Amino acid sequence: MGKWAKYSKRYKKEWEKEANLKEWIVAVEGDDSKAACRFCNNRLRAHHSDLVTHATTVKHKRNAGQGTVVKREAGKGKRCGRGGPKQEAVTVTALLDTKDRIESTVFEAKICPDEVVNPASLGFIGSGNIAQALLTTFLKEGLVDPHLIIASAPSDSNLAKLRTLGVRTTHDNNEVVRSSDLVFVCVKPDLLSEVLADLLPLEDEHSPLFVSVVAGVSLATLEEMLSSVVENPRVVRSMPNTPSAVSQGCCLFTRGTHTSPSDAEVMRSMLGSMGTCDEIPEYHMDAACGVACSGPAFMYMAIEALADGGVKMGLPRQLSQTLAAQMVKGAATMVLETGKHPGQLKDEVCSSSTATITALHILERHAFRNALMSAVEVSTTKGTELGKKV
Ligand SMILES: NC(=O)C1=CN([C@@H]2O[C@H](COP(=O)(O)OP(=O)(O)OC[C@H]3O[C@@H](n4cnc5c(N)ncnc54)[C@H](OP(=O)(O)O)[C@@H]3O)[C@@H](O)[C@H]2O)C=CC1
Ligand SMILES: O=C(O)[C@@H]1CCC=N1
Repeated sequence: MGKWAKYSKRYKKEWEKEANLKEWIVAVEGDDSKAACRFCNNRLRAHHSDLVTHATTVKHKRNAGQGTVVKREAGKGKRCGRGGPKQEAVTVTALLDTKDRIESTVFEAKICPDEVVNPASLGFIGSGNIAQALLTTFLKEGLVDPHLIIASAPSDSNLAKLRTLGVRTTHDNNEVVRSSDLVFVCVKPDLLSEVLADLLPLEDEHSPLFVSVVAGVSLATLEEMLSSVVENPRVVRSMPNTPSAVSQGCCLFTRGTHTSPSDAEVMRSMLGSMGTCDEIPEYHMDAACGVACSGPAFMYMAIEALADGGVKMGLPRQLSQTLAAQMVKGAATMVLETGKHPGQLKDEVCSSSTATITALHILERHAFRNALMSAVEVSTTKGTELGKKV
């Protein structure tokens, strides 16, 4: 008998009398495999243990004290609508690019918040840099309690850190998949096929949402590999970046054939908590990764070099590094908040000073822009290449 078989799988009327459930639990008409939470405006599996756990989450407790419906837009970094049983459509937007247009078009879809089944439990296969960036933000944002997260890796080098956060850890990837509603796959591309091939078929209709962050690997490949684990696997391919750890990330995702708009909303709810989050067509994923996911490394290198320049010219190291980092943050904020073209902003710096334009001439001589463009190009093609090898 599988792990899930021991749980009751049908809604029970008597739960409405239990002290920790009665305030919020609602039956879902026509679907007794689910229970709804009137405070969080979401649906949960009608598993008694999930419901008891849900009542202990930071999110539920916060919503229980709040009781208002919040309208939100995707990409604003906040969670989905919640509150009383009142149903209100939430407008979600996604960037959709067509190949023959230069500018992206924003399309809108209406979905009801009560269609969203929020994950009760999260799993991570692979617990390195990106898993930790995601996980620490989910905890910081109170999206899920640490004891509802399970993470795996072969060694203890990363898992030991996660245990200090209260996260459960294991060396068994199957345990992660069996115990989670949402499974982040965070291993290197060259290990992916081996890791997924070792997953056992799931029992008792347990069908988690799989979210791969593995660079380059297509939805079609992921769906094929996971079809031995569960029929019609729900798969999302996603590209977060490490600034997600400080809620300044930009995350992109694209959905597989068996996912629903609710899955997209769960993605926005989870990944949007870490910065911006947009759904894009799959054919843009590798290039988006080249800019947004590799990009932080380019910028760290730039900050390091700028700080070195300051030190060379006599500044103390710490002052020089702080100035360089704050300046990059400020320049990025100018681009985002003024809407001006970066070239115009650059001209505004050069207009009053002969120093900057002289320095720009040096950057041009050393093919600064060419170097960055080529870096994005090679990161994109390398990602595509790695994905094809899987
Ligand atoms: N870093 C980034 O900025 C981004 C990374 N990505 C993608 O995320 C993925 C992971 O990258 P990153 O976090 O940087 O890599 P890391 O090397 O930091 O982490 C890899 C993790 O995978 C674990 N691992 C190795 N073998 C297995 C296995 N058989 N089963 C389960 N776990 C295993 C490692 O275990 P152990 O702890 O024992 O070493 C480690 O925890 C890559 O596919 C990358 O493309 C995507 C976007 C951004
Ligand atoms: O280089 C890597 O493998 C990952 C993908 C994007 C950022 N880091």
